[in-house]
Amino acid sequence: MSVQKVGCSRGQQKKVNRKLAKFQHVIKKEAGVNSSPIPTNNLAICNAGLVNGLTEESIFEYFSEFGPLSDILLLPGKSCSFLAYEDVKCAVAAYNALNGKLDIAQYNRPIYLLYVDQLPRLSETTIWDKLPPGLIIINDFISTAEEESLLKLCSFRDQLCGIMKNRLVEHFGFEFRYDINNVDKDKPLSCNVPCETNFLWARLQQTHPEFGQFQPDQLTVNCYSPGQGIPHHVDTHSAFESPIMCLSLASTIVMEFKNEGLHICSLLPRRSLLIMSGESRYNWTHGIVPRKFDVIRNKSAVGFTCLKRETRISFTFRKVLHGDCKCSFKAKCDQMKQNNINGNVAAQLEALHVHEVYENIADHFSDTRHKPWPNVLEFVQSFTYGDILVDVGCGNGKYLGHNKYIFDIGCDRSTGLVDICRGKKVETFITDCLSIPINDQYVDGVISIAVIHHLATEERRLKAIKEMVRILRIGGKGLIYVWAHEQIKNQKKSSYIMQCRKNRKETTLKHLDSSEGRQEVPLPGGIELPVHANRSNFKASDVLVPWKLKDDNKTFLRFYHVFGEHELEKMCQQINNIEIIRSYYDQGNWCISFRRVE
Ligand SMILES: O=C(O)CCC(=O)C(=O)O
Ligand SMILES: [Fe+2]
Ligand SMILES: [Zn+2]
Repeated sequence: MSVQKVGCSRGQQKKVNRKLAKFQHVIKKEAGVNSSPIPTNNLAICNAGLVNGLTEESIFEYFSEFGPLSDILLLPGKSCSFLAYEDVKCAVAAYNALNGKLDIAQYNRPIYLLYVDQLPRLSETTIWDKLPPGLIIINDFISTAEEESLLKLCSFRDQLCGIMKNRLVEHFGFEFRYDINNVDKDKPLSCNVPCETNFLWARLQQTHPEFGQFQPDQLTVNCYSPGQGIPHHVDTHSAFESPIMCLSLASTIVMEFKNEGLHICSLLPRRSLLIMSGESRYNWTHGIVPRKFDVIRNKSAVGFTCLKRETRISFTFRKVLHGDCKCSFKAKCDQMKQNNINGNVAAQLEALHVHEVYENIADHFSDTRHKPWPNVLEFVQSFTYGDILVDVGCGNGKYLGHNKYIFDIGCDRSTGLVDICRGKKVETFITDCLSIPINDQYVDGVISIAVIHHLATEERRLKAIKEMVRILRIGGKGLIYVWAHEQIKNQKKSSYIMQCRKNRKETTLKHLDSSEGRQEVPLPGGIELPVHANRSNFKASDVLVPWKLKDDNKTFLRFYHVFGEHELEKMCQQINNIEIIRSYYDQGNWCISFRRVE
């Protein structure tokens, strides 16, 4: 391949030729075009483009003096750009005058030019003229005076203004927590959505009555300096209703929307209102690429130019969702993923995130389980001469051997834990609580402490209770403990929340330390579950609770379904042949004692 001659000294010429030889490969790789050994109408500017701040205007300014231009093409994310002259003579004149000399982008470097066969073809995957379904942009929604007064509402001063990696944020009404991608629905902030924003909804009612009912109770103010952005995301379904409204203040910006290979770029002009509803709210991601310039389509719809970003402030107005998300966009619905545990997935989830975990942590777990809970002990001691008592899911056997008049026997799913029991000389066998190898109506008592919350569907939890009832003789008694969703009750923290600190000090147990978030390991059936932060109140009913092993740094995630108030009671009420003796809350657990009646 030959390289075009440049009018300069021999030494300089050599240097230029070396550079041009390199740039032939760059433009081929970046834009898919071939350089031409003979002059053509088309020139590539090899080392200046949108990424280093080149604008269509400056190309026009420098190159049009050699003759009329027929095209200018700047490419998103590229450091090369292209132009075409109507006449090849003009291209030659520009080439000879500017190659290796002109500092077009004002960054103290000369530009390098190559003749090319043709201008690159634009990627067809990015769409500019359409909007995702359900998305509306209302230009000039507010005046400049209104923009100014709205900007005064955000202070970025108080403690709720978090400094994020990418931008400044401030929340009103409810804090949006980026660690759990949700809001604490039972913890509203003291500062409501400012009433100075109410005029927006009255105005919207006039032109878009379908959104007339919109009354947000949550506002997130984002402040983006040039160069900052927000990663692609769907606003958490379980957190907010539809629609979501974003007001753009102080700078125009390009927002991108993506869904199944489609990629739409759209301009959010300063003072415009963006409305995301329906599919655009639930099924498309939105994001802002962190950059200092936005690439926007020319008015002629041929080629692009770039627009310098200013600091942009956006007001995102949302309404907190109470209850479940009812959308029909399963793939993007966090709620659906949480609720989507079917029987098959449940068994796999329990195998991986209950059984396997207990096998791995058995010794360490056992070291932390010594003291029997008094109410359970009292129940165990209520049995008399010759009674048979079974502890379903006996763990390390801490409730066995406390009543010398009875025959008590434990069972557990974990080989490791049953081994520990054997070492203590208490009777145990290995079984699954869903099918206990004991005849119907055989025993006088059954206890199951902190076990059935490890079952992943209500159906399986109910089956486990029915299995305990099955082996109980008529008149026999049972006791069930499950972990409660409510760990702080009547302003009192449960022993779980309290104990953790104590344990940490006394025995330097590290397993209770963790931070909350979404699980990163893939779960069976593609479900997603939040990872619970130990020592905190539960944010969801189905969660993964971390267990950090004492000796190595390994963390295991145990599945839990934490029970809401009355949930266990309601399940027991579905079982005809029992009568509830006592239903109570004990140390962060919901508890039921019952009697078999027929
Ligand atoms: O800045 C914006 O317009 C969008 C902000 C956003 O998407 C969010 O906070 O969820
Ligand atoms: Fe968002
Ligand atoms: Zn949803």
